[in-house]
Amino acid sequence: MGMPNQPLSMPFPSLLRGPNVPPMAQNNQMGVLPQPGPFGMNQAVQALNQVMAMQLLGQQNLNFLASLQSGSLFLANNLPQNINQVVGLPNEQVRLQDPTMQGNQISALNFPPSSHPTGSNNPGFVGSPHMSKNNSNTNTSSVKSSVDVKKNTVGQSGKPISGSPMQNHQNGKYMQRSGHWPQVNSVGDGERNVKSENSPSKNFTRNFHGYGKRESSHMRFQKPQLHHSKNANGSGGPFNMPGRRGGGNNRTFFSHCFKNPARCLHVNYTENEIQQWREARRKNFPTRANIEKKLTGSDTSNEDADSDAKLRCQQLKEVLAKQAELGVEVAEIPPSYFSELENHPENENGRKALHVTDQFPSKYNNKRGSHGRDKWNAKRPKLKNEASTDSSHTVEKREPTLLQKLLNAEIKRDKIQLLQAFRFMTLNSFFNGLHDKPLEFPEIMVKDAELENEIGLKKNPSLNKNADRAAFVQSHGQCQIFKDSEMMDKVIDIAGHLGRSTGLAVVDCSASSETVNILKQAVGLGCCVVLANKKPLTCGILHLLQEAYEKLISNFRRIRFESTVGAGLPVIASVTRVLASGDPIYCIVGSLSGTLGYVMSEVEAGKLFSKVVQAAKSLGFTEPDPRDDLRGMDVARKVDSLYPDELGPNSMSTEDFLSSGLSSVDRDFQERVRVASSKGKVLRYVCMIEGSRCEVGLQELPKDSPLGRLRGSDNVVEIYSRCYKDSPLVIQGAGAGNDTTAAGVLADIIDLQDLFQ
Ligand SMILES: NC(=O)C1=CN([C@@H]2O[C@H](COP(=O)(O)OP(=O)(O)OC[C@H]3O[C@@H](n4cnc5c(N)ncnc54)[C@H](OP(=O)(O)O)[C@@H]3O)[C@@H](O)[C@H]2O)C=CC1
Ligand SMILES: N[C@@H](CC=O)C(=O)O
Repeated sequence: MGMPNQPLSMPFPSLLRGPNVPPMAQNNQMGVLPQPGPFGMNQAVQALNQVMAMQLLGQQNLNFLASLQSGSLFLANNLPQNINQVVGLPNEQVRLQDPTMQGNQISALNFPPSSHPTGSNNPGFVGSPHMSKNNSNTNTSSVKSSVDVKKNTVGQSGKPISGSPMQNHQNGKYMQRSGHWPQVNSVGDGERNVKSENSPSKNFTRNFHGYGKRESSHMRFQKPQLHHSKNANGSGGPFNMPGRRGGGNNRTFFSHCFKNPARCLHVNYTENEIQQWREARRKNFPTRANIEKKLTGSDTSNEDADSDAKLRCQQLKEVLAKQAELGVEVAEIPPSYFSELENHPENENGRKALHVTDQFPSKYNNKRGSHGRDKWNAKRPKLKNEASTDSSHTVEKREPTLLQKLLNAEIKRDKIQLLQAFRFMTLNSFFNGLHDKPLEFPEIMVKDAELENEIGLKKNPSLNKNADRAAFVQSHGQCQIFKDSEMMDKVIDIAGHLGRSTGLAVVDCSASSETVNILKQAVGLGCCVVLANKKPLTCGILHLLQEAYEKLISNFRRIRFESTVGAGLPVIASVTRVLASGDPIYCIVGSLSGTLGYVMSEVEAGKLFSKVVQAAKSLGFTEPDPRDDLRGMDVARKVDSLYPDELGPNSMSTEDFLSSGLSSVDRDFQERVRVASSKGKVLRYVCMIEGSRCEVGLQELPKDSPLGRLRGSDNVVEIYSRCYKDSPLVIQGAGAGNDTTAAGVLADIIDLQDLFQ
């Protein structure tokens, strides 16, 4: 078992350097002491997915907070704070409260931390296979590399890589590239101004792929902005993941959460149920006697069988309902199976027969397409009591089950205690071990009328009138719920269990770099962090919030961010695995923006640029401010912008940009598409990483090239390494959208379980 945070001992030539081994590699060799048993939380809370409100890290803004908890599950719905969600990930149950969480995309291209090298002035950028006309395989995965990767050019970070050849699309031979890349000048804020006689404003396309010169008049606003990702100290490249240094994992409180993530649901049967099942089975078992009875028609058990069938039907429905309630995927049952009961709407319990497909969402019957939906619809299904013009988008608001009603008091109590335990842990930096100073106990904001009991409101005889009661609640708005020593002991006990056996993960699906301050605190407390939001990972590169960024990535082992690139596609995981195996990566080429991919293929089909961008926004592909996508900021910092500065964020709001600004770009864009098309080409927003260089821009590519064939929001990433030299490792698929992003985030949360085994 390797030590955590220990650099891999195998030599990693070129791109993988020093301790900056990405998280998967670290996980693989992580040594975490297994800890005893799961946290024994009240069964009711586990079984009923009770919502638990908690406030972690004060009044912070975060989208969800996942609690990775051994053997239990809890979810937060209505946090009083700005933490949008609390997700509980138990051993066997996983539930995303709102899987259509808002997410966009990511770019590892932004990734090198400030301590990483600058690959400026690299004139010899290795060409893409897509540059080649000859390279027109119809199968992306079988693309032959036209990149003649020279090992000695790889990883010469900070130095020009001279003469990296690329294939000449005219003759299929390798073509020497030279000196087309613009110069990168540092500016104060750490971003790079790209200036060159070969500036992309003049000829980005030629620089990139050796294609014909692009007339800048087609995009009069085109900025000379090839992006060179900033690497400050000249060592390493974009494949050097940050962090993985210091702070070996000496914590002993992690235990085996998620021992078996493959299992998703435990169903416990009562003795009675098992007995019933056995009897029914015995009765119907095809013994000789039973068969003869059936054949001779002397079987008098038809009526029994009917009622058994009904009973089983009913039981099945209950199981399905329970599954739906627990958030697990519900089995698809042919509707005809229930038709019998549907003909008899009232069964013996007086309950209405259920339409399976109406009641239980499953991947088969969930027809919620995202096309044409507005942002709100795209994010979550509507509740029935919300105004809706589309009844197909409604879901039932669940009534509490009988069990929930019966256990209501216990559930509430558990919620309160857990809430207090979490607050207590946060207040006392519990993850860092208790210190000598007296323990602090949190104050709880009372929002729930039933909690009044807890704080003595209902027991106070002097508070008869409503006004008095309101005044009491007001004055006790912050209520000390830790009233007695028994309660305090219990909270400390719970916190201890949580500390030893549980991981808490802060999940950031915002689109703000500001969250880095919160994330820093979270990892400081021993929590984990999962990011769909890429900005906290890029703010350091831009020398913004530098200190918080450094602190965040110094706990790299506890951070996951797969969805920041290609949404749910396993891009970072693949890169990580390739590097971890000692296979040096020479070059990555791809189209990494779902929005721009979608925009390009739609304008190609004759639609207006402005309309397509609006559609991409409503489909959930764009960043909250689509200008982040259009200026390439979502793919890398400082690149080929698709709109002029006058439409920038400092000049107008996102709403104005979408409603009026965008349309002023339509004509230029149409013209550009027309010009490309007249040459049998299409426009694609391409990114290329080699060594320490990251370059991003709009390219004219052959229609039948792998990138040219991309449609919709698909991303494609081709990884060229020593092992994947001629035929790259290709990852392709939807690179934006709520579902795929949510899946990526969830996979990251689950991946963190490795830390707790
Ligand atoms: N959509 C996608 O396909 C993918 C998205 N991502 C990333 O996921 C993130 C969210 O994108 P997306 O869901 O499309 O965007 P949305 O605009 O739909 O959601 C962003 C959410 O974050 C909240 N938010 C923004 N800033 C803050 C802040 N400072 N504090 C608290 N909450 C904040 C917003 O709240 P409010 O509405 O109140 O402002 C909003 O609810 C982005 O970082 C994006 O890059 C990653 C991969 C793919
Ligand atoms: N806006 C991104 C999706 C989220 O990161 C994209 O269009 O690819």
